This record gives sequence, structure tokens and C-alpha cells, in this order.
Amino acid sequence: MPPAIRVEGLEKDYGDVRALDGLDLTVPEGSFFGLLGPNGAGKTTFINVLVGLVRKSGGRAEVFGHDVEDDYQGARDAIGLAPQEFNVDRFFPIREVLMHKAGYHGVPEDEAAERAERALKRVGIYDKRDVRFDWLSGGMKRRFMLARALVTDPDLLILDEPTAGVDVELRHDLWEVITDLNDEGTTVLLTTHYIEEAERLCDEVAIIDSGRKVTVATPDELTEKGGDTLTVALDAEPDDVPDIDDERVESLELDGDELVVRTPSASELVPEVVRQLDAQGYTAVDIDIERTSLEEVFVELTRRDEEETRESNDTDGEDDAADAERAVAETQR
Ligand SMILES: Nc1ncnc2c1ncn2[C@@H]1O[C@H](COP(=O)(O)OP(=O)(O)OP(=O)(O)O)[C@@H](O)[C@H]1O
Repeated sequence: MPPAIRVEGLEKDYGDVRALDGLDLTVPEGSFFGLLGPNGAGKTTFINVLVGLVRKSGGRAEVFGHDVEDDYQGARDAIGLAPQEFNVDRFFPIREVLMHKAGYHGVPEDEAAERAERALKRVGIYDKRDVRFDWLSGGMKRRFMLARALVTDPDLLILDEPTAGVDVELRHDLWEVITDLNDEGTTVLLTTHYIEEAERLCDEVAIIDSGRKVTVATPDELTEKGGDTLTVALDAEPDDVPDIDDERVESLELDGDELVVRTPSASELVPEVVRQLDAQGYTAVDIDIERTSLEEVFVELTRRDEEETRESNDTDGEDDAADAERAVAETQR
């Protein structure tokens, strides 16, 4: 069975704006996959390429082995999409909207009616089945977007910020519905700005920035990249930073009477730090270990990526200037 999503060297230009810049990504079948990235990273563009709303400028994109352009219907029929925007037909009762949607994907009318009811029950708004979309509350609208994505029984559920702006209770309800679907075998691709959401739900997370993949890892692997901060409170403020000689120490700072040590794993280092401090005449009166959060790792990774991009653009600029000089020299010959 091919992966749920496979993209290679995916590119998308909107005029001068490069939204996807050679993106490579594989989403295994059955996984709960998170897509994280700052605003403008290219997440929605990526989704829109998969569902055929945006034509790629280059590269390959497949859904369960169906090319998203050459075999558009095969790819599209496998996907249930809950987009960020409420692009819903507002003139019909929501049950009918769902039936139309199923019908559009080739589901016969009787079965479409059954599926519509099942989807509405699943997201908890069955009692609103005869109400028009506009008359639903904001939270119910979010539930409906999920129901609409489900009505075609998709193998791949794509959720573009499904819990944006909803209250905590609804967020937890939606998490439960989505997790159950994943447990039943549906592959889920989720974009979110709530790092906690990705951490709780996803088996694997891809961080993208400026249309490129920065990293793919499990949430645990990502937090491990961040390491620990070990803060040792001393009985007196030292004149100088005490010396801790150990290769596991990444950085050492003194903040008043607190020694702040950055290390991949603080618990392993504590006895050695205390021993060396003791040997130098300091007494540790309190010890605190803080694990870097996924949110901090995310900010760090995307900031680093932006700095590298800026540096490479600066070099490109130098190349451009050199090219321009050469061109002027040519014309003067
Ligand atoms: N239709 C369009 N025309 C021109 N530029 C666009 C269009 N759609 C997106 N872009 C640009 O492409 C880049 C990627 O946008 P995209 O919406 O895919 O990012 P995103 O990661 O989904 O952002 P957000 O988290 O804010 O939703 C941005 O620079 C955006 O301004």
C-alpha cells in the first residue's frame, strides 16, 4: 500500500511569491501526522495542492498513490477536508448539505442520507440537522466542518486548524472524535498553531518554514532536541562563574546566586555538578530542572531556518552584485 501522502520537490509560486520551495514529505498510512509552521509557511498551499484547489508549479504529489493532477478524482475521493474557512452552502439544511457532498463523490442517495445522519451524530449536532449553516453557533459550525469532511468516509482526513478559536470543552470533544477516527484506521493530517494539540495527538510532526521541511520527528524526539535547563541556587553569590568541567555541559551562566546550566539531560548531570561545586567551596541550596517545551523547540527551529534563509539570500545578493558588475564590464569592453 502506498503512503497516504507522498510529495517530492513540491513547488508553488504565486507570481513572485514562492509558497512551496521543494517540499519533500511522506505521511504513512494510518498515522496521525501534524504539520506545524509559522504563518505563511505554506501549510494551506500544501493542502490545497493535495485537494486540487491549487495547481503546483513543480514536483510530484500523490495521495495513496494517485497523482493529484493526473488522477485528480482518485486522489480527491480519498480525502475528507475540513478547511480553515467556512466555505459552506448556506441555503440548505445542514443534513442536505452533507447529502449533496456525498452525492458529489458518487454515493447513492439512500446511503448518502445514512452517512449524513451518522456524521452529524458523530460530531454531536444531529439535533440541528434541519437547521441552515448560518444559524449554527461558532462551535457548531466547527463541528459541522468535521462532519462534512467525514461524510465521504475518507481514508485521509485533512484538518486545517480544526480547533481555531473554539473553547476548551469543544476542543477536547473534537480531539476525541478525531482520535477515534484515527484509531479506526483513518490517516489524519492536522495543521495547528496549538503546539499542545500536536503534542497530544500526533505520532509524528513535520515542521515546515518558507515552503520547505525543517524537520520530521515524533513530539518526544523534538522535545529531546531542546534539552534541559538545570538551575542550581547557591548559598552565596559567587564573584565569578564556577567552573563545571563536563562535556555534557552546553552552556553555563551565572544569574545572581543561581548557576544556569544547559544540557541534553539534566538529571544525569546533577550529581557531578553538585560534586564540582562542593569541591570549589559552593553549596547548592536548591535545584530545579526544566525541560524545553515543544513550543520553545518549534520557535528555535523556525528562527534558525529563517536566519539560514536570510544568510543564503544575502549571499545570493552578493552573487547578483558580482553578476551585475561582470555584465557592466562586458558592455564596456
Ligand atoms: N492566492 C495567493 N496569492 C498570492 N500569494 C499567496 C496566495 N495564497 C498564499 N499566498 C502566499 O503564499 C505563502 C504561503 O501561504 P499559506 O497560506 O500557504 O501559508 P500557511 O502556512 O497556511 O499560513 P497560515 O498559518 O497563516 O495559515 C504566503 O507568503 C502567502 O502570502
